[in-house]
Amino acid sequence: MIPSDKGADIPNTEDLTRSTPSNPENGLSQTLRLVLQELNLFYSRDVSGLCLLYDLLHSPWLQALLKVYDSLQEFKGKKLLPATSRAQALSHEVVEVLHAAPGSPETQELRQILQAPHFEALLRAHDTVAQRDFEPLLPPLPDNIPEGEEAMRIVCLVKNQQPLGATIKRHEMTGDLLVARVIRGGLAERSGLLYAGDKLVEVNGVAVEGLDPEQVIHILAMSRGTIMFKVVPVSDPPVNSQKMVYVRAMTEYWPQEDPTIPCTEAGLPFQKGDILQVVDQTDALWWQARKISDPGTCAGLIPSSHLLTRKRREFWWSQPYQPHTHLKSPTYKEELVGYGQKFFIAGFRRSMRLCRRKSLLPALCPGRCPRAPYEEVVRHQRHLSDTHRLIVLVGPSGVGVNELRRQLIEVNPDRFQSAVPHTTRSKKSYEVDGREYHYVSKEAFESLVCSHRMLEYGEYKGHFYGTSMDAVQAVLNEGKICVMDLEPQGIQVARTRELKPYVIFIKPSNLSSMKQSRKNAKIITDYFVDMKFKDEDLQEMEDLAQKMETQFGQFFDHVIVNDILQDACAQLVSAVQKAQEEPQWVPATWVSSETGS
Ligand SMILES: Nc1ncnc2c1ncn2[C@@H]1O[C@H](COP(=O)(O)OP(=O)(O)OP(=O)(O)O)[C@@H](O)[C@H]1O
Repeated sequence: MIPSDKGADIPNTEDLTRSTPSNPENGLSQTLRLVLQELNLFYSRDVSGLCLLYDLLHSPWLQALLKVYDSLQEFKGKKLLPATSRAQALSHEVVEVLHAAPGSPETQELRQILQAPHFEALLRAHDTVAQRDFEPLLPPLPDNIPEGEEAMRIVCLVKNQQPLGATIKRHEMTGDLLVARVIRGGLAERSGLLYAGDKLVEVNGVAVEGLDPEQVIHILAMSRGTIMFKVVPVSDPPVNSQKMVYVRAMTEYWPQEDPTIPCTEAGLPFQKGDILQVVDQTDALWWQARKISDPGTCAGLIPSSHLLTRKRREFWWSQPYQPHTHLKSPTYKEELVGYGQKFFIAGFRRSMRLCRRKSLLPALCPGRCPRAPYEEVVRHQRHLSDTHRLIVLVGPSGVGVNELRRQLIEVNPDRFQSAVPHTTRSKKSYEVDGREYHYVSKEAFESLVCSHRMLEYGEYKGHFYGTSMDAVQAVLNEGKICVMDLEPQGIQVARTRELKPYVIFIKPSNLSSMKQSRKNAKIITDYFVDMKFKDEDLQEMEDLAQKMETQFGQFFDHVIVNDILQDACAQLVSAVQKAQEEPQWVPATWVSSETGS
């Protein structure tokens, strides 16, 4: 042992070897202190190579880490015992006393804390654990189990708030009542004692032979506390070895409206855009899934991809033909030049916006043949070295898509940028190629369209206008975030693994708020300059927003209600940041090793 030159109290080696986890001062941090003191001597004598070690051992983070380690060591050996098993009752007594006590701010605060529902729940949970009062006790097994019935299984389940999670059916040939399916996450599945195919013999002591499934369900519904099944186990219990899959619902589904579902109560309703965790695909027709927004719940039945595709096709063919509906009447107005802004922003030309409304892409057409009902998705976090995700803003005309886009770019023009559109019209004297537009020939434009390089395009006053994928990619390649607005029917074209668009739907608020907030706002129309919003414009905006949500809601990653402009803008900034920096659900094909979109 090297003596300390600072005269610090150093315990002898024996003390060190006697360090116990129950005394953190005698643990690793103490050892470290001693090492440091010894190193100090070498350090002051400039012994080579020790400086590094000295600095390392001196670093506050290492010391903090070791303190944590010591504390954990101390707790490891301890058996924690509750100080009381009636904490909740004690808390009530304290509240009573506080009621009688003079009302200082401190007593008032303490009373509020003790009476807060979450605090009460915490104490209740504490007492339950302290009293080891975990489960209701199961009744003993009946003594009168007949001999020779070793193939029978008796299953006792304690009924709670959760569904039993099993469906039953009659076997078509034998007439036996069988467990048809066991729903994942339900009581039956968690017991591990009931399997699809088990033959029901008795329920709560009642023989089920000759009963209808409905009568059995009635017995189950009426029973309180525990339910006892006597079953003949299926010889080969099914094993679910499939991997968990996540899908985005591209359509909606309402079990109550589906007469073909095997059990309506077990159905899982979902809406477009919901992310579903598919937990069981053993049945080719009916899968089991739960919504990721309700992770702890029992799964429900959903039609398999194949079945839902078939149902949607049948429904589609049964509908009368619906012609395409355009968003606005195709009247023309002179083009305004986008000067008068504080700085130049591409992609905000009136001509571009007006031609977009008469886009050559398929217009809103409720009668289009349905695509795959589910899209497999994965949770994806953009890597820092990847290009940013394209930000797409969608919304009914006049809702404020361009206003928000402009404001976002103004917040940080070095970070956010629009793509420069293409046009076939000739360049004006004050314009610069590649700034306002990329000026191209009609043939070049058509070639971009034919090679599917145009995200959107349209015609205005005999000229083509459009935004190409390459123009967007150019912004992204500069390390910037490209922000563009699209008509909703263009979203699918933009959904590629290269652009990984994050789609934000800008939605109008209710009519009365809109009337108030849009009092001084100006609408861009084909026929008047700076026209104010009329009531029918606002109504039309609301109707169109609803249609867009119904038809394209599955593609919206985020929705912003544009009521107070500043709030909507702040929400937009935060949504864009999250899109780039936090994990998001994206189509699995965007991140798989295969190529394609
Ligand atoms: N939250 C808001 N409060 C008040 N005025 C708003 C708000 N949002 C947008 N505006 C105004 O409403 C008008 C229309 O907005 P904007 O031009 O952005 O609509 P748009 O959705 O891009 O539709 P279009 O492309 O048809 O013009 C503009 O005058 C804009 O300043």
